[in-house]
Amino acid sequence: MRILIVEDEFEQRQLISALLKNNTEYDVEIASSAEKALNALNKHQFEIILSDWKLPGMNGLDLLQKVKEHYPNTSFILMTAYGSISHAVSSMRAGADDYLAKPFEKDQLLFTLSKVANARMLSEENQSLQNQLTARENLKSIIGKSSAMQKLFSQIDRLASTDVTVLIHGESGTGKELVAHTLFQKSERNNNVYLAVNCSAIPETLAESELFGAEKGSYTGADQLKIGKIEAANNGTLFLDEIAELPLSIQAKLLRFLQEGKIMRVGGHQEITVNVRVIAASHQSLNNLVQQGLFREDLYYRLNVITLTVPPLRQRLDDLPDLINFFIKKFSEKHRLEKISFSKDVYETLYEYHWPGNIRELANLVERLTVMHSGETISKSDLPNEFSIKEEGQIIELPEKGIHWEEYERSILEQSLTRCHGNKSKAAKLLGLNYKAFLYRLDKYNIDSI
Ligand SMILES: Nc1ncnc2c1ncn2[C@@H]1O[C@H](COP(=O)(O)OP(=O)(O)OP(=O)(O)O)[C@@H](O)[C@H]1O
Repeated sequence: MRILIVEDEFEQRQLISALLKNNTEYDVEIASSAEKALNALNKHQFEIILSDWKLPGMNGLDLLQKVKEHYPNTSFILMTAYGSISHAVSSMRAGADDYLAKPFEKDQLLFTLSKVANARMLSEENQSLQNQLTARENLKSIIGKSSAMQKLFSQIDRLASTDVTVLIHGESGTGKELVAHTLFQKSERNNNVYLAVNCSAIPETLAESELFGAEKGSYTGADQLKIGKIEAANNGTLFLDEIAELPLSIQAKLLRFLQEGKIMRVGGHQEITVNVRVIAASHQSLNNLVQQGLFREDLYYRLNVITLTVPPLRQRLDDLPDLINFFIKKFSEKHRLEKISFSKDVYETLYEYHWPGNIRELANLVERLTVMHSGETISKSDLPNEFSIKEEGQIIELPEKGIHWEEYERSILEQSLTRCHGNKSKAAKLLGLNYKAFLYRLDKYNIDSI
């Protein structure tokens, strides 16, 4: 266990290190001020900090607050002068794990350290059991009897024990984040941190400091050290959702981190070595973006070592009944309402629908219906407008929020094939296209057959 002793008085430092010297459990490092301690924390991970209250510059309580903010997993023991009980009280209130009144005997020091070390071990064990339970719960909640999902699950099983970078591709709402989390939970890193970052939600100007961190004073407003997401995920797993949205300038830095395992904070002068497994996801084709010069080719190849494809809901309609039952149960429990049920024609409508928003759209629909029609049997007229089947020949109305044309065209082509059980000439007729024009479009979207 790594221990950092923060003590400004030379003799005291020597004394404490001497007391711990013969104890092989502890690997001791020393800092003579809180500022130096923070520097050391930047470079290495410590399990326990043993700090004096009275220090030149920042005092022990200030250091404790910084540690709680930036290194919440590090335990903290404060040493106070005998009689300054108020210091001990305020340090415990600020989150210290224990305190030692000076002067103390060797036994007292060892006892306090082992108490804190044991508490850490218990909480780690607890966390690990908790993770296993959540893992089991979550695994149960990934629905997927369809052959497309079964194939995906066996790929996940094969990849889970490796540290390989994985790229998850799939339309919006198909469950990419759930797949990433399952990979994490099945991996050997499942006792460590899992951090998810949505790259499309970070403003371009902040992307670098969000991911790589920033030294204090490195830019206007950086009034304290900022630990980036990559560093915070050290020894764990980082999920980079919507990776295509990452600005090109940051893509170069990400590539360097993936290749060398090193990062540099904004305004920093020293590289920090990190050990992070990366899982990335995108609903857009990174290959297409590379062709358009919007995504770095080298980063694409680095990320694309293994690609998992999560199929859209319309290609795994076999899962629809299980998913519906799962969400009916989930939302009736969440809102403490009676379960709804669906009439036969509602099922038929849901089977024919093209599900542009995939599982998320289905979950939202079931939640809305549960809240509005608790305990009832849902009929077709209870479904929102987008589910009403258009009259023959009617022009489909463009929704207010617009559509993604290519996704729409692909979906129509796939639906026509599904409806005609894979018969291409019938499917072409259904869309009012000649056979050649239909084949041309299948080829354009790389659709083989259904
Ligand atoms: N197979 C599944 N079984 C049960 N729930 C699922 C399944 N797949 C997805 N969900 C649920 O659907 C919702 C959307 O899933 P998720 O956020 O993982 O999709 P996504 O592909 O990451 O979406 P986006 O591209 O928009 O980030 C979540 O609430 C998730 O729990």
